[in-house]
Amino acid sequence: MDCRVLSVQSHVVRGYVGNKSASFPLQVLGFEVDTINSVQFSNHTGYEHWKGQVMTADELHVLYEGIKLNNVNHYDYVLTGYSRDDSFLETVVNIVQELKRANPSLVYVCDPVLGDNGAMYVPENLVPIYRDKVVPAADIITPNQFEAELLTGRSISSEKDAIEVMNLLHSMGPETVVITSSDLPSPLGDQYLVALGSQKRVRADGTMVTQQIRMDIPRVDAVFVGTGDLFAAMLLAWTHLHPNDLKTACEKTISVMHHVIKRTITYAKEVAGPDRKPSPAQLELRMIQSKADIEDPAIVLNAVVM
Ligand SMILES: Nc1ncnc2c1ncn2[C@@H]1O[C@H](COP(=O)(O)OP(=O)(O)O)[C@@H](O)[C@H]1O
Ligand SMILES: Cc1ncc(COP(=O)(O)O)c(CN)c1O
Repeated sequence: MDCRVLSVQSHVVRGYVGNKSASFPLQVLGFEVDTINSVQFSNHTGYEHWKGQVMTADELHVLYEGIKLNNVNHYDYVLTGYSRDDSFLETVVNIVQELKRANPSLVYVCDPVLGDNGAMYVPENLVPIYRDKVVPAADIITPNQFEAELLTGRSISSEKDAIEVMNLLHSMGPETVVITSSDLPSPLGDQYLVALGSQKRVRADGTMVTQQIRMDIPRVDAVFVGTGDLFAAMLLAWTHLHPNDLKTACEKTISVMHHVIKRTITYAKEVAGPDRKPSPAQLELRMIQSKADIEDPAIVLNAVVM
C-alpha cells in the first residue's frame, strides 16, 4: 500500500496525544505518515505543569514551502487535530486546499477540537473558522457532541436531534460525520456511552444513500486524553480499507479504542492502588504496540444501523 498521510497535530515528549497517538498506529498498518507538530509540549495540558513551544502560521508555511520546493507535496490524506491559533488553522486550510487541487481524491480527516462537556478548551474565535472554512474543506469529521452542537448552533437531546445535526454537518461539506461521544442514553444502560455516525454516498446509479449508525461503547469511569486523536487516526485507516461501509469502519475503530482503554485503566488502577484516583500520568494511554493490537482486539464491539 502506498498511501501517504500528512498529520498536523501536537507532539508531546511524555505520553500520547496528537501525533504521538496517531502516527505509530497508522504506520504499523502500512500508511506513510508525514508529521507536522503544531505544538511541542512536555506533556498534555491536563497535567499540573506543562511547558513547550507553539508553532506559528509562518513556521508552518515555511515547512510546507520546503516540501513543495522538492515537489513532494502529494498526499492521499490530511489528518488534523488540536490547534489553538486562528492564523495557524487558516494556514492549515490553505494547505489542504492546495493539496486537494494537486490531488482531487485527497481525503481530509478533521477532528474539530474545540472542547468537551460544555466547556471550550481553545479560544472562541476558532469556532467560526472551523464552521466557515475548515469543516467545508473536510471529508470526514469527528466532533464530540459539544463540538457538533457548537458547529451547528443546535443542541442534541435525542437521537432524532443528533441525526438532524449530522445532516446539517453533511450540508456544510463532509460526507462522513462521526459524533465520537454523547450524553444520549444507551439502550444497553448507563454503563455505555453512545457514539453516532452518518455517511452519505452516491450509488452506482447516481442516487444518494445515507448510512446512519449508533455505537454503544462500554463506559470506563475515568477521563482519558488522546483518545479523540487515536479515534480519528483509526477511522482514517478503517474508512480507507472499507470506503463505503461506515458501520464496519466504526466497529473496527471502537474495538481498537476499547482494547486500548481497557489496558490503560487496568494498568492505571494497578499503579494507583485500589482506593486512589489515577493521576494524569498514570492514565496515559497504554498505546498500540503492534499490528495485532489493532487487527485482533480482545473484544469486538458492534454498531447498529438506525
Ligand atoms: N471514559 C471512556 N470510556 C470508554 N471509552 C472512552 C472513554 N473516553 C473515550 N473513550 C473512547 O474514545 C473515543 C473518543 O472519545 P471522545 O471523548 O469523544 O474524544 P474527544 O477527545 O474528541 O472528545 C470514544 O468514542 C470512545 O471509544
Ligand atoms: C497538547 C494536546 N494535544 C491534543 C489534545 C487532545 O486530546 P484528545 O484526543 O483527548 O482530544 C490535548 C488535550 N487537551 C492536548 O493537551
